[in-house]
Amino acid sequence: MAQPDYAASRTVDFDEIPVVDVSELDTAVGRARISADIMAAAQTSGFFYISGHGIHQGLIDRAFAASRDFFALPADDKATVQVNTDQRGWMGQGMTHLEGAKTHDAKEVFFWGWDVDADNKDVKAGVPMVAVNQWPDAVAPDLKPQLMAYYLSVVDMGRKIMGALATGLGREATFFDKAYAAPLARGQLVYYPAMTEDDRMAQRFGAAAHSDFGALTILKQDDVGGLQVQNLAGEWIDAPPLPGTFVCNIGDLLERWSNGRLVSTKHRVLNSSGRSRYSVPIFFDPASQTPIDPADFGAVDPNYTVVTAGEHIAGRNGRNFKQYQKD
Ligand SMILES: O=C(O)CCC(=O)C(=O)O
Ligand SMILES: [Fe+2]
Repeated sequence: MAQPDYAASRTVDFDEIPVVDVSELDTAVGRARISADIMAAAQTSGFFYISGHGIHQGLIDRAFAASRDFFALPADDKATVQVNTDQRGWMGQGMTHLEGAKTHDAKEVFFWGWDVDADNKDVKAGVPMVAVNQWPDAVAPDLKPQLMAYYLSVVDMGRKIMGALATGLGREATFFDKAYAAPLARGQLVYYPAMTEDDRMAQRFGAAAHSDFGALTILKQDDVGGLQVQNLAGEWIDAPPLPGTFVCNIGDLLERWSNGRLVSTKHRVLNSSGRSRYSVPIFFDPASQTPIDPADFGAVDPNYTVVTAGEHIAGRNGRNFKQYQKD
């Protein structure tokens, strides 16, 4: 199905979304160069690809296979882990209506996060967004082991990227370590069915235009394509899948934390390929009670006051997903 008029875009210029090779992030010299490259992107388009990340393709392939198997299950099976107001579990189509969008998104999602049990002190204390995962062990026993193996490697890499951003923002490379010891790091499996005629009539997107709520998004997309990013001129450009890379982008929480120095950019997904599309974003957010204090990075813009990470994200969830809304 051709791209409809309401979603016109053009192919990306690679100076707008650069590819940064992060293979030398463990050395001081490498980190200085990579930090400069990442900062240049984070302060302009807010988007960059990373290559040389060292995450094994096998881990990625197994996470995507587990995702396909899960979404292919009958709705009754998926509903055994129906999404709750801790934002854990399966959310069927029609439940995401992003702020400012004409209609709901076409996507289906499985949400999970940092894996804690019911005895965890933050769970017991009701700290925002810290919750027990809902794993569909009875109907998809492979999902938890495949996703957690993948997730923990992305978390490792995420910590290194945050180190590079810390030095770029004038702090020690270890600045974010405490906040990311047991991060929120929200994971999502996303399934975008092939666009239908109904979707086209409703001007529906797989995911309507939005900026991400958290700090840093680390996204793996399959080979289908459909991610579009709004550039500085306000045009929509395609961010196609590039083999061996992840797409990273700055979210609203880090824009706020950095006094707007790092930019959180609008993006959207349109799956006009005629095929199913799958992606796995990890929203790499700090621990819930982390104060997001713009004073950490210099002069304070009065637009940005101090909030905690968990409060900020919980607030955005409440405004964008049906499970939080009373009819
Ligand atoms: O699936 C994608 O390529 C992007 C997903 C996305 O933007 C999101 O879930 O916030
Ligand atoms: Fe997003």
